[in-house]
Amino acid sequence: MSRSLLLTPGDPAGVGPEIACRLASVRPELLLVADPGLLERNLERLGLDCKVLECDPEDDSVHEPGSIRCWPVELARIETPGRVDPANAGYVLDCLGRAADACLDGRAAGLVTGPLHKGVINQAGIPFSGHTEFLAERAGVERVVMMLVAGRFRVALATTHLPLREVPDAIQADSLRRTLRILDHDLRFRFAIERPRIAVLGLNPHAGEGGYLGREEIEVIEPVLEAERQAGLDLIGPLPADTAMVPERVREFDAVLAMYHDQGLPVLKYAGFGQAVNVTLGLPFLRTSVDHGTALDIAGKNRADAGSLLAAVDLAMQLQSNAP
Ligand SMILES: NC(=O)C1=CN([C@@H]2O[C@H](COP(=O)(O)OP(=O)(O)OC[C@H]3O[C@@H](n4cnc5c(N)ncnc54)[C@H](O)[C@@H]3O)[C@@H](O)[C@H]2O)C=CC1
Ligand SMILES: NCC(=O)COP(=O)(O)O
Repeated sequence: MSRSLLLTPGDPAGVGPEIACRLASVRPELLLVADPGLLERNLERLGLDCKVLECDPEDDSVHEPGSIRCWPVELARIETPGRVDPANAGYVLDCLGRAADACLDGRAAGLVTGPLHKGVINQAGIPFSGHTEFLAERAGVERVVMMLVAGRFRVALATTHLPLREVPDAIQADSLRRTLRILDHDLRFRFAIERPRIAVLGLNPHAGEGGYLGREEIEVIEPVLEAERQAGLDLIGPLPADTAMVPERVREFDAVLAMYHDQGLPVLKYAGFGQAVNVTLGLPFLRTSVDHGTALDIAGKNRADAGSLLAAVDLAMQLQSNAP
């Protein structure tokens, strides 16, 4: 049997465990990193007649029909669907940390993550911004890039989970240059795009309107784009963000680089919510994730759509087969 694709279901009170169970029951390549009892309770709620088989990434036992495979990690407290509990924050990060380590040392083929709740982890006293930042730190990588993918529409971010007030100061020449290099590299070598055409958005309305609505485009973004074009990257911009992603135009690009989270992601999610995938570029291993959060309002009600998780698993398999 080939190395497993690990799946961390995320917060035990969210929709992650139920969509993970639904998918793992039909996708034998998945090894869930989770509490076995949590999975059994979800299988029962879903009415799925499926056993939970405990194993670890080194275990090459063949998947048994009618079962899901679980690398066990113990919950601190039994979950209540829809109600996040700070007592389980350590469990969520333990699942993620173990999975990342198994990818880093080659025991696993890659990682697909379900949704966790950033707020409750901080509430537990653990500073936490997101999977992206956590995995970068665990891997010892200074810079990674978050990119969401909906079919051929791809939106990457120059900054990730930052208060809006801090965004302009975070857009510096060196970080922007490194973001562009990672994006270009991973589009070529993970996504097999020969010469990626990347549209870069401005930060200010109308990309600064020639300096009358902000100077970041003139002082930071344009000089970086010019230097990177000289280095061989195919870059367009800085473009006004309000018109760069209209459907006819966005088809010309292999990816759009937005300057901040809520500049790029609402457009991508409007186009593909429920089917889109979050990919971390620049990591030494493959990581994809769902496009949605914990959806506490519908957790435990068997109403969650597993479309984005399925797309995340499929994309991980595709990227794995593209690897040189
Ligand atoms: N990959 C991850 O770990 C992500 C985690 N989050 C976290 O999730 C928490 C809640 O975030 P929200 O902004 O409320 O977004 P959310 O995505 O959890 O919910 C927004 C709306 O979409 C619906 N929805 C979400 N996923 C669905 C699914 N699979 N099927 C059907 N309907 C679905 C929800 O019911 C809700 O009405 C936050 O703590 C946030 O940080 C948010 C995005 C990604
Ligand atoms: N909006 C995307 C998001 O919040 C997911 O972030 P991450 O947990 O994958 O870093």
